[in-house]
Amino acid sequence: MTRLFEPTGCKVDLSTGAMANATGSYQKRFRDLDGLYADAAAFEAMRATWGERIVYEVCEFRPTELSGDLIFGITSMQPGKVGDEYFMTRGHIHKQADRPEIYYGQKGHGLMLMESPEGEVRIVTVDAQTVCYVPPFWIHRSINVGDDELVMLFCYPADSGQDYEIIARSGGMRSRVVAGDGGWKEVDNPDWRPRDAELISALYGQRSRTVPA
Ligand SMILES: O=P(O)(O)OC[C@H]1O[C@H](O)[C@H](O)[C@@H](O)[C@@H]1O
Ligand SMILES: [Fe+2]
Repeated sequence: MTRLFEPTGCKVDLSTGAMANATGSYQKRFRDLDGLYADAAAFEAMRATWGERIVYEVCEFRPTELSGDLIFGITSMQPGKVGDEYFMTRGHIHKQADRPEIYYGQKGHGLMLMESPEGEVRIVTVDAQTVCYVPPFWIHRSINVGDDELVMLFCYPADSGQDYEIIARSGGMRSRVVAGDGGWKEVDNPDWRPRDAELISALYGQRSRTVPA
């Protein structure tokens, strides 16, 4: 008999963001996130109290990394700000840039900040019971704009991979999300630099879709 991957159920604990039967997890502590935020002085001032604390945690189920398979898991992020900028993930584009992703809000108030290779920006709210579709080719980063922990399920093709350098090379994402009057607001990142035509076409050149007959 062909030995298939064993079907698996993964119970999620919303209070901790832990997922049963996870195959892996990682934590990003405050000190790991140096350089992510606009206000370097505010970051340094928080380092003494926040340095070792976990800002976000990813708990995942990764059956294989073969095309056609899926990786899924839970991201949970603490509430907080560095200066006026909300806590966020590092953000990435998929190494196979044409691979999409789905997020499903479980708890809290989040945003998905997305940027196309040419620098178009989109923001989708990810509250509890909101599904967010990140289409192929969009750089994506999640942001906790609430006062509570943000907990989201994610799911993406197992052969996607992550490229984190794309954001650093452009001087950050084009927009930042900061506290505004009674909520969040999007502001321009003055350090952002457009990607050159060569990089843009290399990204789009990765499209590997087979068109059904
Ligand atoms: O990988 P980061 O940008 O730090 O974000 C943390 C995690 O966010 C989401 O949950 C993605 O699906 C994960 O692939 C990612 O690892
Ligand atoms: Fe992703």
